[in-house]
Amino acid sequence: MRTERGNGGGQAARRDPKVIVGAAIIEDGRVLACARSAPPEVAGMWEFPGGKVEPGESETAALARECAEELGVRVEIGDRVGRSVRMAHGRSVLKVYAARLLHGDRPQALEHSGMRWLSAAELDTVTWLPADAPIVAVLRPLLASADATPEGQAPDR
Ligand SMILES: Nc1nc2c([nH]c(=O)n2[C@H]2C[C@H](O)[C@@H](COP(=O)(O)OP(=O)(O)OP(=O)(O)O)O2)c(=O)[nH]1
Repeated sequence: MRTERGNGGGQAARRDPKVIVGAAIIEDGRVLACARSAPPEVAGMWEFPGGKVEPGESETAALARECAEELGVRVEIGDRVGRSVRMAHGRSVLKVYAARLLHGDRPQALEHSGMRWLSAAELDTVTWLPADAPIVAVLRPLLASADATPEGQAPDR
């Protein structure tokens, strides 16, 4: 099929946009946001950890690789969050997936200049890369509902 899916078949169709994957790592009603350290035009802006899908790599494998490289963690990849966002005049597309940390791994900012766990109410306290805006909008109610669970609340005693 001549579609833009590129979800792991192994061959990048010539005209397909480059796929950038991002991980919305969620824990206790908060999502992990990371501050870019480069390039200068976007340094200090916030994003979901992730990066380019390499030729022949599935989107989920790319996310697992990027989370290991950037954060030193193992993750389980879940559902897509939001829609595919076209970037760079259509030459690339951003796809974000929900993810959760495995085996008690704790993220470290190995390539980013900062990291924050943001609740729904805190999502707007950082400046996201512009392409992330529609994803963040979809994430907000997801986090808000997760935050309302007993696990999302601080213990009382
Ligand atoms: N990882 C990530 N990249 C994003 C997001 N939003 C967004 O516009 N981008 C853009 C920034 C970059 O132009 C591009 C990702 O490229 P990158 O340089 O981080 O990819 P990479 O880790 O594979 O890096 P490299 O191979 O070029 O070193 O996508 C997001 O939420 N997460």
